Amino acid sequence: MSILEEPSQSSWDLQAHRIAIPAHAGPSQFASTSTQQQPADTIDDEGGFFYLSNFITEDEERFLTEAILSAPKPKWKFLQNRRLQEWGGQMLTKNNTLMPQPMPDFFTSYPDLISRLRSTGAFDASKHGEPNHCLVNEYLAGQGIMPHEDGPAYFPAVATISLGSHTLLDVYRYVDEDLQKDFEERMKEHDEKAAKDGVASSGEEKGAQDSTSSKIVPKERIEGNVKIVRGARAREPNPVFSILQEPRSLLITTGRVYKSYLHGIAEREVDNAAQLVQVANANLLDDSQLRSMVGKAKAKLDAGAAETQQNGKVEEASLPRDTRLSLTFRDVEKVSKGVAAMMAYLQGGKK
Ligand SMILES: O=C(O)CCC(=O)C(=O)O
Ligand SMILES: [Fe+2]
Repeated sequence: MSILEEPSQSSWDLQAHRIAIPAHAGPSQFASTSTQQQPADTIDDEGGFFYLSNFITEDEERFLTEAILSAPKPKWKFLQNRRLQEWGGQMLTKNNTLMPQPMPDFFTSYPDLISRLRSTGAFDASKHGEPNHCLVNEYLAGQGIMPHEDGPAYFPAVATISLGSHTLLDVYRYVDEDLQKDFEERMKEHDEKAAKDGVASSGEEKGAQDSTSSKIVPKERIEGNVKIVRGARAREPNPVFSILQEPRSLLITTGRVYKSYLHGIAEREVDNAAQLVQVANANLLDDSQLRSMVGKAKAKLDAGAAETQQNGKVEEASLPRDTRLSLTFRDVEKVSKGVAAMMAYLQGGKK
């Protein structure tokens, strides 16, 4: 049944790999608008999260890891808390355009990841019908990525292959629409009043003023434990669910859910029961030990905290993270065909 047994499989039944979004975690109606460059109705597909374990073999995992780690040093970009590589070309964030370069053999030939990804059908409706860009992130144990939404440069389909270690991708929702609207409303009143009084609205108002007792509305404000920032949509503080990604697995996110949620990876070295109860894809995991660990964590939660405390000793699940490489494939819609792209192409490898 798996791709390992049928590598020439020409299409996938993605629906069989759909992650059921927990009932309490439905997408907020307040989906992305501020960052949207295309009208929401061009994405007619509700989409979803799809989890495919063992998308690649252990040999392929080793081969890819070796190929990535032996890339020339300048290929790495160092961020504050992780490093990354870009393949398929460089993204110009200013105009969301890809300066293309050919994909490396280790994505097109062995393993033939691009055609395998094409065969999932996730990119059928995208401009090029397959991914043309891959971001490789390396996370050491304890490293992560802040909750975020991927930008508008990409067709709403993301395919991430994990190498080396499991991780939990935490999924967050935006805050309630009314809360944000109320805040924006008061911001507007504040601006109008400031303009009338001839006081320039400065960026120095950041702070913890109590907006109900002060006439000055700060640029950001805490509601409960939700931080609302002017001009940005606020998110709920805790993930609504998490997706456990095993090594060699593929996670696909498509359609409207791509824009309805944020995602991030907490900076944790070990995942324990408190986090594992949040896992929404336990039924799709390959590793039976992992499945049972998640199952036990959930059963414990169902049994109630009081009962578990009675036992005195709580048997804690503990799943240490190791170094993980993630390969995030996307289709960048705008690809430069100009002289600059040619230069980037010619200089490929010398960056
Ligand atoms: O490493 C991952 O699995 C997620 C990466 C990610 O969210 C991103 O690069 O936008
Ligand atoms: Fe992302």
